[in-house]
Amino acid sequence: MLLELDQVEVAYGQSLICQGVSLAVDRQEVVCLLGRNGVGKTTLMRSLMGILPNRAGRILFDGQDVSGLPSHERARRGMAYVPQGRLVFPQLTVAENLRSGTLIGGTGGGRSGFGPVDDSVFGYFPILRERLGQRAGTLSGGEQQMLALGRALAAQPRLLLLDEPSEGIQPSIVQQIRDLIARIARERNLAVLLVEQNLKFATGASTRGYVMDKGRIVAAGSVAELAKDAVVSQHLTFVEERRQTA
Ligand SMILES: Nc1ncnc2c1ncn2[C@@H]1O[C@H](COP(=O)(O)OP(=O)(O)OP(=O)(O)O)[C@@H](O)[C@H]1O
Repeated sequence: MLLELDQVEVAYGQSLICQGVSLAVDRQEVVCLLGRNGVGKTTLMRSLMGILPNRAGRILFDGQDVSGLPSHERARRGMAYVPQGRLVFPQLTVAENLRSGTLIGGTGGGRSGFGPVDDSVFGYFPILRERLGQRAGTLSGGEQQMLALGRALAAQPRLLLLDEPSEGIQPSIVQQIRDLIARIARERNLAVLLVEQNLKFATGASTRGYVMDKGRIVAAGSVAELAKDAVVSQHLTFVEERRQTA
């Protein structure tokens, strides 16, 4: 396994959010983590990336416990994170945002500076090439998500942690992004841990998944099994349906 979580606990002060989470993502595998608002998915992602410490348990990346390592060291080892809400630098141009991705990755030579952006990023997101000189804050939600993905890829990671890439994006682009995630994972030998509330998006992009509720994993299996599972439907709000009826 490329990523293995063993009984991971994460807390904000006294408040224990992730309560013994164990899961695994194999090399080149796209795995989804499903769950309603507030069950602890983002908290878990932040702790995987070293933004929050895990209070107990182990986070193994490529067989080594990275729990004690700072975020930049996890990034250097090949972990990349696209946070919820994308968080591109709004005042910087598309080109500058993409170059910022190379600073932490192998392409920039570690901390010595920015590296060139690998042209293959534009093969997935041709719109970014057209918008290179434009400030990121002026892009649409879908374009910002593509930029956030492109920036993460610029670091040439082995594992991509994606937090709700479908959130706040118009349906036609959602489908495009879902297909791109699956394609990128396949073509670049990337492992992906995809956090989603949108079951349709998650099952379209991934092959296997977990369901989280109140800080614990309550179901696991192939996405086909999960999509049929009554437990899963209890634990998910069907964002897709809500969006369509809204
Ligand atoms: N900085 C914080 N300090 C204290 N509690 C927090 C903080 N951030 C989140 N929480 C709490 O932790 C719990 C889990 O939140 P988290 O954002 O991880 O959930 P989530 O499953 O990712 O939901 P969402 O999809 O809304 O992001 C919630 O009860 C939330 O109120």
